[in-house]
Amino acid sequence: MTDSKAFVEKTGIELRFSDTELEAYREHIVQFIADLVEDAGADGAVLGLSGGIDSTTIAYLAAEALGAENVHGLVLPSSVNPDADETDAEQVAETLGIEYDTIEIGPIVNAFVEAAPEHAAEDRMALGNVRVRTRGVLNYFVANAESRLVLGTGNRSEAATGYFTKYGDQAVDCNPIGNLYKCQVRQLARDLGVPDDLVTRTPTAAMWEGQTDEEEMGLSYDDLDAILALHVHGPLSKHATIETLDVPETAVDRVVELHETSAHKRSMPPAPEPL
Ligand SMILES: Nc1ncnc2c1ncn2[C@@H]1O[C@H](COP(=O)(O)OP(=O)(O)OC[C@H]2O[C@@H]([n+]3cccc(C(=O)O)c3)[C@H](O)[C@@H]2O)[C@@H](O)[C@H]1O
Ligand SMILES: Nc1ncnc2c1ncn2[C@@H]1O[C@H](COP(=O)(O)OP(=O)(O)OP(=O)(O)O)[C@@H](O)[C@H]1O
Ligand SMILES: [Mg+2]
Repeated sequence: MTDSKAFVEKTGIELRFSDTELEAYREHIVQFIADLVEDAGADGAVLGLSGGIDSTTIAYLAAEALGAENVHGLVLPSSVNPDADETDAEQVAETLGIEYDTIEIGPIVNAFVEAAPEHAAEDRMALGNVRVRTRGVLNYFVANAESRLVLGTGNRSEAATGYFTKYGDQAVDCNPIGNLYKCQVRQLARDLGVPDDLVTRTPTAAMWEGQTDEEEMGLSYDDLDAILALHVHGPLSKHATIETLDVPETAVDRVVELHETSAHKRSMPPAPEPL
C-alpha cells in the first residue's frame, strides 16, 4: 500500500488525523459520552474490557468523560482467551482507577452447549457468537441493576464490514468510536496515553483459539481502512482504488462483498410495509 502522504496527494482524502483533528475528536467524543449519560439520567456506564485496543480506548475516554468512579468494567474471559488478555484488561481498569469485576463466562456458555449439543459442539462460529452474546447479556444485567448505559466499542471499519456479532458486541447503547476507522482508533489511543503494547496488539475477536481479525477477513486493517475510505465510503472507482493503493482487485472485491452482505446488521430488523 502507498504511504499516507502519497495517499493524500493522490486522492485528497485524509485517513489519518492531524494533531488538531485528533484533539478535536477527543473532546468531541468525551463530550458525547458525558452528554449521553447525563441526558439519559443514568448513573454512569458499563463496558466489557478485553485488553484489546477498542475497549481500552473506550475505557480511557469514559473515565475522562464521566470520572473513573462512574465507570464499571466487566472482564469476561472464556477458555479461548489468552490469560495475558485478562491480566491486561484488569490492568487497564486499575490504571484508570475504575471499578471492575472478572467473571468467567465458561459455565454460562457450557449451559448453552448442554441445552443444544447438536449445534454448539462443532460450529466454532455459532459457539463463538454465543460467547460474544453472553457478554452482552452480562453487560445489560449490570447496566439495568446499576442504572448505567452500556458503552459500545465498535469502530467504523467493523461496522462497514459487519465484523461484529449481531446482538452481541453490537448490543450496546452507543458507539463513541463508531465513526473512526481502526487506524484512527490507534491514533486516538496513543493520544490518550494507552500503553504501546496494547495499541499495537494484534486485533482479535477471541471467539475461538488463535483467531485474528486480519486473518479471518483476509485483509490487513491498513488496506481495509484505505479501501473503505477511498471506495466504499469515498468517491474513487474500483480501478482508481486499486491503482492508488496498489492492492489486488480481490482485496477491493472482498471489502465490497463484506460491506454488501452485512447491510442487514446496520439497520433495524425489517417489517413488511403496512397495507
Ligand atoms: N440478509 C439477512 N437479513 C437479515 N438477517 C440476516 C441476513 N443474513 C444473515 N442474517 C442473520 O445474521 C446472522 C449472522 O450474523 P451473526 O450472528 O452476527 O454471525 P456472523 O456474521 O456469521 O459472524 C460474526 C462475525 O463477526 C466477527 N466478530 C464477532 C464478534 C466480535 C468481533 C470482534 O471484532 O471482536 C468480530 C466474527 O469473527 C464473525 O466473522 C444469521 O444467523 C441470520 O440470523
Ligand atoms: N474477554 C472479554 N471481556 C470483556 N469484554 C470483552 C471480552 N472480549 C471482547 N469483549 C468486548 O467485545 C468488544 C468487541 O471486541 P473487539 O475484539 O472488537 O474489541 P477489542 O478487543 O477491544 O479490540 P481488538 O479489536 O483490537 O481486539 C470488546 O471491545 C469488549 O467490549
Ligand atoms: Mg478483541
